[in-house]
Amino acid sequence: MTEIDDDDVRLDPGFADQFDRGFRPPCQLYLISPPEITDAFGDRLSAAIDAGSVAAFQLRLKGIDDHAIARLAEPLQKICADRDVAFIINDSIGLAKRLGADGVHLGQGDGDARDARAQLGPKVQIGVTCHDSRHLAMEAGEAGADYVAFGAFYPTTTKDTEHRAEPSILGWWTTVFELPCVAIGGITPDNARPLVEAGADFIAACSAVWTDGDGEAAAVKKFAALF
Ligand SMILES: Cc1ncc(COP(=O)(O)OP(=O)(O)O)c(N)n1
Ligand SMILES: Cc1nc(C(=O)O)sc1CCOP(=O)(O)O
Ligand SMILES: [Mg+2]
Repeated sequence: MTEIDDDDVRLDPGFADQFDRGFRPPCQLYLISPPEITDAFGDRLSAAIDAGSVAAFQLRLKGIDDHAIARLAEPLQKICADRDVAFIINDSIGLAKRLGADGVHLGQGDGDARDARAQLGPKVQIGVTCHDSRHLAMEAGEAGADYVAFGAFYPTTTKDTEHRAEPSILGWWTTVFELPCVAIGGITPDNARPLVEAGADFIAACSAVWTDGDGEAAAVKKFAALF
């Protein structure tokens, strides 16, 4: 695809012909795992999911090898399957395939959505980080992604972020395309409302859930009250 200026986006991507917002299900929560977990994390994940409105859980662990991630993943994958929550692996198409995960989340340096589709087949969900770029999001849609992720919307200590997104990108995306969008980055129950109102299909949250002083179930309920 030819590089285009993000301020001069042409609304002719070819993969979507929807030009009205149409029906979209209510916003739901997309949980991101804490950066480090132990075997005891399963109880916390169960409690968070059982609090309601959780559509997906992403296992996002950095600095440990795939074998260690696979060992930690197994019970968490079962918890998600038992509750009909999508189990998403971050970064690695190969690990998602090995585990039979419901999906893989790819950053801009993590591989290509077309390659992921070829390797994982039609049923596996493929998400792509698009930062604050309409261009990247349209490219991801053309490449067959199942969702696009915009962020970071707010400052976060979970990850060093170089891009800042505005709620208007969610409004633009959901007005033009049917493909679901995820909002991520520093999102808490106290600052999520503009993102929900702008049209986010999913709110992705890590620290706001796992470090809430009232516990993860209470945090999930606070988010769910906004949906
Ligand atoms: C839902 C969701 N959106 C964005 C990201 C960020 O992915 P990436 O840019 O690859 O950065 P890392 O998470 O790998 O540090 C994500 N993981 N999930
Ligand atoms: C993993 C990740 N990706 C981001 C992006 O902007 O692409 S922000 C982020 C961190 C999300 O964690 P928290 O909810 O604690 O801010
Ligand atoms: Mg990544």
